[in-house]
Amino acid sequence: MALLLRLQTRGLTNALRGSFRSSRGLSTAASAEDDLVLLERRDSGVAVLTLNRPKALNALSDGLMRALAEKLRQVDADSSLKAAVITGTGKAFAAGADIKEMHSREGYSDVRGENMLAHWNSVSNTRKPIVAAVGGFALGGGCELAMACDIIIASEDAKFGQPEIKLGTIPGVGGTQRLIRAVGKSKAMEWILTGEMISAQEAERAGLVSRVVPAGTVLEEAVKIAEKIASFSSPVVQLAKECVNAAEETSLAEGIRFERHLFHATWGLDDRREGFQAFSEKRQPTWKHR
Ligand SMILES: C/C=C/C(=O)SCCNC(=O)CCNC(=O)[C@H](O)C(C)(C)COP(=O)(O)OP(=O)(O)OC[C@H]1O[C@@H](n2cnc3c(N)ncnc32)[C@H](O)[C@@H]1OP(=O)(O)O
Repeated sequence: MALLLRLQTRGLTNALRGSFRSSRGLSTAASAEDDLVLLERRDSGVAVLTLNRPKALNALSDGLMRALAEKLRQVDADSSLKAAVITGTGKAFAAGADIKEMHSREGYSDVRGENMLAHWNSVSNTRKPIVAAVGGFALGGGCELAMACDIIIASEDAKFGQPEIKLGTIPGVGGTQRLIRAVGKSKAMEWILTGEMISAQEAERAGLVSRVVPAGTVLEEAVKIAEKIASFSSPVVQLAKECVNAAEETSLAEGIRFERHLFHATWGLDDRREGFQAFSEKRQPTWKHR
């Protein structure tokens, strides 16, 4: 059974009512910023991180993104956790960065001075794999957050898009760079330059999402995938993630060299030895995660 560590008391029931999952477990007190992202630890080694501003369609305020960064830091540091799922609540995964908060900033020197949105990098800097469970709106920064994860599972009612053009700005946390890599230039251009919403089905056809699942099951399906990943050797999973991500930033020849180094590096792990040994002995491996 899953062990649930809930880092809040207030708002839990409301947050999860009408969301993509049911609640189980215990609660402890937490700060207001903790309330913005709920961390649930499961016995399977999967952490479920729930974005929790349903009234604002999970608009990704600075506070929420700082809370998410802190929770992801905890996931990376906790050896009992092997993978994470990020999900939304109610009608949205996330309807973008917080427009009202950003509107309060005045001028280039303000936003340049504070390096607005720089802390969003924490998602792509997380070493353990992250599955995005997207139901409802994933727009602007919400779509970018999903793309910063490693795998996107979409509910059939999910809607993706980069509508920043309608606000007189452009994507600012990876949208122009990750979308083209996911779906190619023509579609990325069309989606970014028109700002139109994309259905889950079209997103799957284009290669943005890995799988579309029936409404109401997206968290469950994403957790199943994360649990499958968590059942393998954690350091090996992390090496595989690092290699796949390197492909987006290197030439083929350099990428293959990098892969060969990390492949050789698995020979330094007990788990590589155990995996090969278990195969020879026709049994399931027992991973030590080292
Ligand atoms: C670098 C990154 C940049 C960005 O991400 S820029 C933002 C990109 N995102 C968008 O432009 C989407 C903005 N939101 C919408 O267009 C609409 O919402 C939806 C189509 C997603 C949904 O429409 P509906 O179902 O009619 O809901 P509702 O009444 O508009 O929203 C409910 C409450 O949520 C607040 N909200 C929605 N999105 C944001 C947001 N991105 N930032 C701040 N607040 C947001 C609204 O204002 C409202 O709140 P209240 O009830 O107090 O008026």
